[in-house]
Amino acid sequence: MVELTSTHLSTPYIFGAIVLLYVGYFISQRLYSDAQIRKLGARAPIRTSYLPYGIDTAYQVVKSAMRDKTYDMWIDTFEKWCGPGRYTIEVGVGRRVLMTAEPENIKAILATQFKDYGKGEVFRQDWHAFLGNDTNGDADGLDLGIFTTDGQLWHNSRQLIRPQFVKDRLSDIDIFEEHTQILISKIEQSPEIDTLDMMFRYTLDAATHFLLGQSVGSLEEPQTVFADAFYNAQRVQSIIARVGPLNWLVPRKRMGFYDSINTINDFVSTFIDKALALSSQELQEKTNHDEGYTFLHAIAGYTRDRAMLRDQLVSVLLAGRDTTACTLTWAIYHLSMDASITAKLRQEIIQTVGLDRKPTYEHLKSMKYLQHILNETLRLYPVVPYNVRISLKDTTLPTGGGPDGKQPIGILAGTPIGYSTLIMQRRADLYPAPSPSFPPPAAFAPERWDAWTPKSWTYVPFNGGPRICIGQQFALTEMGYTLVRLFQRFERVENRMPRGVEPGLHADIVLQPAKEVRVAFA
Ligand code: HEM
Repeated sequence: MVELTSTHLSTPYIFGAIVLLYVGYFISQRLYSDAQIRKLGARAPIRTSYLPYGIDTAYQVVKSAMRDKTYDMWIDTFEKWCGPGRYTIEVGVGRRVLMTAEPENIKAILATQFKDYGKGEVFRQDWHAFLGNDTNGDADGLDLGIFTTDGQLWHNSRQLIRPQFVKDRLSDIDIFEEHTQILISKIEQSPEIDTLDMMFRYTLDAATHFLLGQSVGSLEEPQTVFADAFYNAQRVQSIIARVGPLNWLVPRKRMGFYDSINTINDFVSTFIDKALALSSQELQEKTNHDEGYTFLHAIAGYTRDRAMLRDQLVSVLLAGRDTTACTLTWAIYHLSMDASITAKLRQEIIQTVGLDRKPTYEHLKSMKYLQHILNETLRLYPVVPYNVRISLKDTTLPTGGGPDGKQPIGILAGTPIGYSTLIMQRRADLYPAPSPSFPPPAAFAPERWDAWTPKSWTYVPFNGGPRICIGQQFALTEMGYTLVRLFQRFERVENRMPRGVEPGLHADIVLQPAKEVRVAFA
């Protein structure tokens, strides 16, 4: 009896039993969740993984990202695993994840089923150190910024910030004017520029001026402590966001992440302290006067919670800075590639506002060709190219499932749904057939907007639904103003990239050129 027991409990047996139990548990869990999904709806095509936990799929995703080939990778994946015309797929990387570039599904996630989907806990944790700093010391772990929150907390942020973006403020134009003049003088001094670098500095200066009332001056003084810290925090944050569940491996401390965040906090705190030293009445007076208006003073009039103020300021800075810098860079790249577009834009500028006067809001709104250039840029380069939402409950996606790809897809609570406006907005099947008045969708052609309006939900660079970009009008004004001022001063912009080299698509958090866009203004 003693002998028997010891044989049965020897290490290999115990190990074998554990493996069997694990495999049995894994299979039964899988069958159970498959059954639950089927109760809700159909399945989308599945990209098979041949290694456990989808290691081969994850490897392909990371490899493509490192080579700036994410877009090509997804196009190949849809084609290989879904067949023609289908743009929703399931990929397993340890769990079920979906990716979609289907307008109906994007509309559901962002608008019609808004309450079923959110940013989710993982996203919040990944971004917590940067955007949810809890500096009020209550250590409740709550993020307060608009970017990472869901539900009531998000709603509170949106309510707080929204009024600051509804008005066409003359003070915004003054800020753009001040910084475009510095930009122009920098360009005048440079025979050739790295466009993205210049635009990053310009939009950081304008954004800090708008938010805090004082610019960090990075155009004039390239090595500013704040600009470097902000750059580094974003760099590490984008690695954290990209490696997903493995992000605990990112050596945040060694990469200076926390130091950078402390620098950002110290900098922002100085301004918050000054704002909080003012009485409610003084804040009100500052906010009522258009001149000298700052975003910080306006929101400090509603809340004196330091953590809330800090999180909103950093969130809006993050949301508003790279987005406009990248879009301006893509637009300037295309203007440098086609002198006829620049000439036509300049003609419109001359007719509407002349070569010297500062453009007003009315001028900018009446300049159709300028708007078409920005629309066309955001069509080919929607600046948030890949995004993700988590299902907050058991639900569905309206289309992409079943053999015909038209059935609703069953989605269990906690499933990440990736969606790509970049892939969707480049889908030729969503456009009219090319004709003399409608150039092929892959071409950069602002004229296509003369007599064409995209079908609903096929063009959403600012997203849509309740969480639509709150800074959309501000961004369009800033970018329009910048282009008008640049092309009042300069007649043309020449491309100085090596012949035949294309910028490539580098998809970090925002979509930026993978190569330097070198140009010369003349
Ligand atoms: C070309 C310019 C811009 C584009 C294409 C753009 C696009 C977007 C997109 C796609 C989102 C949704 C992100 C998500 O929910 O996951 C978003 C959100 C947001 N954007 Fe923009 N954005 C631009 C410029 C700006 C500017 C200049 C500001 C502020 C000054 C700004 C402030 C925000 C804020 C605060 C949110 C969060 C809104 C919320 O969650 O309710 N954006 N933007």
